[in-house]
Amino acid sequence: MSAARFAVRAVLFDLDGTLLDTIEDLAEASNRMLDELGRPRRPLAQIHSFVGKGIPNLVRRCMTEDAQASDAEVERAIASFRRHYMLVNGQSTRIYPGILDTLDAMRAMDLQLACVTNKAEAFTLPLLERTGLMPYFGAVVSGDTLPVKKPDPAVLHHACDLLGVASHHALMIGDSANDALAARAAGMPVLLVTYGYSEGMPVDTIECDGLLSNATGALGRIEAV
Ligand SMILES: O=C(O)COP(=O)(O)O
Ligand SMILES: [Mg+2]
Repeated sequence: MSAARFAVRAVLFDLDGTLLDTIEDLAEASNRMLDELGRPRRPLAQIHSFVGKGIPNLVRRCMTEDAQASDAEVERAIASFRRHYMLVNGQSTRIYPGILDTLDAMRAMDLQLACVTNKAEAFTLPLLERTGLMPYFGAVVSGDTLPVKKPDPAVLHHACDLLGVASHHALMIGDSANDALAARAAGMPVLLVTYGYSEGMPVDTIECDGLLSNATGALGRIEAV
């Protein structure tokens, strides 16, 4: 028996861990920042578990996990990270398998597409340009576009407003509980990819409408209305 199809006019995509494998660049910028501040480097797997709630949260965790840092030190660390990430952003980033086929197929179905990420806009826009993904999206909502980030549903509603589509006609595709909770609160279905970053949480323990080992699996779950 095949799973129910969602009647949609728009699909909202998460960025880090869903469209793009950005972990090496995030880890490189984190470790250059830790070097600069005289702190020990951290393994990639640990940094992986810190990604999902935006750069300030990633940097705070790099500075305070099993360590002490004042708010002023964390602020300095965020500024340092941003400087280093500006230089390495996109350097080792890869588009995940199946993404281009999925985006092309959705475009051919006349679906409106948006990217909704917790990554700050200064890093999101150059990355979408460098990877050639920008032309697919009618709207991009970044981690600092509004005063709130995912899991707050306001960012998903904002993306739908920009696309001119009602939230109940949108589907979210993400990789973490931040995406799933935001989608639930916004009243839209959500599919999670199993290859992304889910803050150290097994992705199959996150409540959602289905898991995708490759984004192309979403095509069998939707019909354009
Ligand atoms: O910047 C992050 O921490 C995560 O970004 P994402 O929302 O695109 O996964
Ligand atoms: Mg993500």
